[in-house]
Amino acid sequence: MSFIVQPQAPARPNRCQLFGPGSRPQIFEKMAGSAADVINLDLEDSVAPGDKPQARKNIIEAINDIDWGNKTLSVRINGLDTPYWYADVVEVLEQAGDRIDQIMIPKAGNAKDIYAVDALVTAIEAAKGRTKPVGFEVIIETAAGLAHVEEIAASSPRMRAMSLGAADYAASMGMQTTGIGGTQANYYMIADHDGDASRPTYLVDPWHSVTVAIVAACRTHGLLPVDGPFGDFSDDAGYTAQAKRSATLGMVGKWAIHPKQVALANEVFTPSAEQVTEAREILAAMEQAEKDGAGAAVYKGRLVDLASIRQAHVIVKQAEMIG
Ligand SMILES: CCC(=O)SCCNC(=O)CCNC(=O)[C@H](O)C(C)(C)COP(=O)(O)OP(=O)(O)OC[C@H]1O[C@@H](n2cnc3c(N)ncnc32)[C@H](O)[C@@H]1OP(=O)(O)O
Ligand SMILES: O=CC(=O)O
Ligand SMILES: [Mg+2]
Repeated sequence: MSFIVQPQAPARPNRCQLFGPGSRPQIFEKMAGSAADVINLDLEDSVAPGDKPQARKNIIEAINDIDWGNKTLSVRINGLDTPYWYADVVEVLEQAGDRIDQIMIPKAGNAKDIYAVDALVTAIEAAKGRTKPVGFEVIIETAAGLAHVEEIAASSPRMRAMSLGAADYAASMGMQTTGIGGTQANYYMIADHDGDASRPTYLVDPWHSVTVAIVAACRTHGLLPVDGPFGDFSDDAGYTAQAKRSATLGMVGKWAIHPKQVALANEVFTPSAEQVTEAREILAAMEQAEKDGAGAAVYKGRLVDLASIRQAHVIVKQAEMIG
């Protein structure tokens, strides 16, 4: 471990973030009644430009009037390249009560973007006497966002979480796809030619490198790394496969853009009973090893050592937090 100890991410469940357009207030109660840990009321890309003013009003009313239980409640504002974002922040924070937990900043390109929103939010909080500081979550979904991912993660004490936005990321990077996340049929390897006419192909994960970059930036600065949308909500197996890859790489949750995806995310990002049992058994094996004066032990025929304790703690702590 470096002399600088890795900070802890916020200790809250973040397995699923359910999105809904701010222009569709009919679904807000359904969102509140869902099993999602986080709710994202959207003012950005799911809201047509002419609907933005009404969507702000809907969201303010919903924050004030709906019982959101113990969910984390977040509002996605418009990007800093639009004429909408400042009014999103001002109207929501001047008129909505303390129930709002976070603002989500899309298309974050560098630390200055976050600084600008922070300055505005700080001024409103002071002017209005808001006592609960609003947290930030950001979306990494542009080439600049990826290039500056670490400075964005370190940009403000308000930072809580960072998501991968596969749709805008693909567009910004010039990727040849209209799919939102998941398998991309043209991204594959082919077996070496060895005279075999039917050479097997292997699909590869085009989201791997940006996912790892986000996880590393988040873990370095104590934020929650989250996988973003999976557009084909009729493909449960595709969603689950994407979520499992993200969970394996260290992400803590995934967005749902349709209510049927909530249960899929919760299933993947809740450690299974088998995983928890195994983690506890590893901790017990290492406790015994310590008593025996050993740093390493054998568990089910494989090596476990002090690093295994840290790995097992990840799973046990996650399970305990979720309850
Ligand atoms: C891709 C880049 C991004 O930025 S993603 C984030 C921004 N996008 C969004 O917020 C879109 C969120 N999703 C939606 O607007 C809708 O789910 C879309 C995809 C349009 C589908 O809506 P719809 O055709 O009504 O679906 P459906 O008939 O299958 O609905 C079944 C029941 O579920 C409800 N529902 C729908 N969406 C939500 C939601 N987001 N949260 C909670 N409930 C939702 C519907 O009202 C319907 O309910 P009921 O069975 O009639 O009672
Ligand atoms: O905002 C999300 C995305 O995928 O773009
Ligand atoms: Mg986007």
